[in-house]
Amino acid sequence: MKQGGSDAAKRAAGEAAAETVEDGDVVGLGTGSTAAHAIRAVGRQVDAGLDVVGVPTSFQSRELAREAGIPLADLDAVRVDLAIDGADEVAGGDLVKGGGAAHAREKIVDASADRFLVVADPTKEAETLSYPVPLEVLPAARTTVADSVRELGGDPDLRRAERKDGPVVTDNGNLVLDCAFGEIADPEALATSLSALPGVVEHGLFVGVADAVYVGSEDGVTVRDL
Ligand SMILES: O=C[C@H](O)[C@H](O)[C@H](O)COP(=O)(O)O
Repeated sequence: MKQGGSDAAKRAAGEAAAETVEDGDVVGLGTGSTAAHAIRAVGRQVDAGLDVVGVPTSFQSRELAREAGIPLADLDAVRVDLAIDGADEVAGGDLVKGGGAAHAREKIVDASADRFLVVADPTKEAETLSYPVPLEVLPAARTTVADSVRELGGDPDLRRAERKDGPVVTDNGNLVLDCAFGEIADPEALATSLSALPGVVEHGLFVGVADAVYVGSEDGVTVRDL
């Protein structure tokens, strides 16, 4: 994932988005270093008496939410009012996500929310998406999906684990292909093509899902409503 942004910028975005959480909300809790600031801020609001329930998008966000004292629910038991989640790249309202391999669960939670707020630092913003698109794939489909990605003009790369020999294995037990397509002129068309590939569990293109983008900086936060 893009790591250039400062922690202060990420914190500003995450905390500003968390301020919009209202009493009684069911909140989708995103994954990554920017969403983590929002989760901690929601935890502080819970400490102060706010009545909210969180729906985590990954093992990591569940752990963080537990530490922060946020009561949790599974997505099949609730309806999400507001989701707050990071992104690896943002162009207009379109996103690439999945730098932490959490995009499959993130998309379920973010897309189901009444309102989805993206939290980012300025290094994530781009004119056109070009960040490699992560595909979560069933292990048995790795080579066939990689072949199909090449036919679509992409360059697939199996994501390798750090501090473990072999590939990254997602929270769902699958593998990740990071697929570079260069500049993505038509994200919606690419998203449709990727969704159609047998064995692709989910891809990291989030097109038309976000409702607002909170971009933090050392000086404050810019909110772009979509
Ligand atoms: O799978 C991970 C997620 O999509 C993250 O939200 C994304 O990678 C952004 O993470 P960060 O805020 O750490 O840059």
